[in-house]
Amino acid sequence: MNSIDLTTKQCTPCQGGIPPMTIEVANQYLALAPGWELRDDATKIKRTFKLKNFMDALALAQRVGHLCEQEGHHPDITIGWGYCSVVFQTHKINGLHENDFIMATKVNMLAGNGA
Ligand SMILES: C[C@H](O)[C@H](O)[C@H]1CNC2=NC(N)=NC(=O)C2=N1
Repeated sequence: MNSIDLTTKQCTPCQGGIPPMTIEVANQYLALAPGWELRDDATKIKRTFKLKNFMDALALAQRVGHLCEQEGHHPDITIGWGYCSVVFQTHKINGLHENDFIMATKVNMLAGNGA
C-alpha cells in the first residue's frame, strides 16, 4: 500500500452503486496522504493548509480549484485569513473512494508541505 504513488493516477468516473470505502481501508489510504484526516464518520477527508495571509489562502484555493476541475473531482474549499481548508467526498456514494485520495495527494504536491 505504501509503495503506491497516487499522484500518478487519474480520477475515474464514479457512477455510484458501489459501497463507500470502509474506515479500515480509508486509514490505509490516509498513510499515502500526509496531513489529511477523516471527517464525518469516515465519509470525508479534510486538510487545512496554513498560509501567511488572506490573499495567499485565496490563491491556494484558486490553484486547488483549477487542478480539481482538470480532474473532474471537486472539493469543498473554505478560506479565511491564513488558512485554506479542503474537503473531498465522493457524492454518488456519500463516502470515500480512491478518487478522493488521488486528489488529496495531488493537492499535497501542489501545495508543498504547508500544514
Ligand atoms: C458528473 C460528474 O463527474 C460528477 O458529478 C462528479 C463531479 N465532481 C465530483 N466531485 C466530488 N468531490 N465528488 C463527486 O462525487 C463528484 N462527482
